[in-house]
Amino acid sequence: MTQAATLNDPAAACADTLPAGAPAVRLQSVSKWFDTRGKEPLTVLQNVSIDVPEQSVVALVGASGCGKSTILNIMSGLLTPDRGCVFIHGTAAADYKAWRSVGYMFQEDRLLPWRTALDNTAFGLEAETLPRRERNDRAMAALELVGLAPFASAFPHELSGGMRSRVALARSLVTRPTLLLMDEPFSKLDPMIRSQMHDELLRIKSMMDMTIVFVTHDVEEAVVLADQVVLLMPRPGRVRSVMPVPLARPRDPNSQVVSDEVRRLRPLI
Ligand SMILES: Nc1ncnc2c1ncn2[C@@H]1O[C@H](COP(=O)(O)OP(=O)(O)OP(=O)(O)O)[C@@H](O)[C@H]1O
Repeated sequence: MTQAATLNDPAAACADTLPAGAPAVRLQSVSKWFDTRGKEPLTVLQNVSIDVPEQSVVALVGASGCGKSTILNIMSGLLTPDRGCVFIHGTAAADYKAWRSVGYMFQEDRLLPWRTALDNTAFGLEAETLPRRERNDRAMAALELVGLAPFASAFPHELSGGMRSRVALARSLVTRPTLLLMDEPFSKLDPMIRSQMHDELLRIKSMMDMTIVFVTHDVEEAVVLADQVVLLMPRPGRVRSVMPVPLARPRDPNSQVVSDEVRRLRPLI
């Protein structure tokens, strides 16, 4: 039994592994609070349980401050919960060894201005002991995947917002993740480029065995991309509902079915 995720609740214990057929991610009764310099701790998540099926695309939506990024940080191993259990591909997070198979695309692109697109992409591999040549080959393959190989030697200031976003995506794909976490990844892009990025992401997903969890405030983005929408209540974040998006793919954002689904979900979100 693993105790690491339950430090503040020693009576509770998490299983080491889940049975076969486990989801890509399971949060089980997860709570998280933050210290607030002497005041009452701030409870950000309360008893959150979420299953993310393997190979699915799941959208997290909810009011600002309800803990969506905190959930991604917990799923990525950057944070541990104060209560509850986390499983990645069926293994307790505390025992999970393959964190490099979890990609994380942050809200800001976080590109290093003094590095080329290729070197920014290769940054995702720096924790690994790979020969420089192989690192570069893999980074170039990731740039090819996002259609940016011709700009490999460009610096961030020489790239448009959409191109920078592609580099950030390439960097999060360079480790060939089986789980990709994305925090409002395309929110700063204009609608046309955002729509192109949606197509790219789904095209890439179809080529890789990958599960995607992303945060969005955009109902249309959730409808176009997601198999399931997890709606969170305002702080402390709790799951209000899990709504399937029952539309066939590909989903044309300009189609009637997508607009109907957006109209159906908008009042619920
Ligand atoms: N390290 C931290 N220390 C203290 N408080 C934190 C910390 N990280 C997050 N918080 C607080 O936790 C709450 C949830 O933050 P989080 O970023 O997860 O929300 P969110 O739903 O992603 O918000 P948004 O939609 O605005 O990005 C916020 O009130 C935030 O101020």
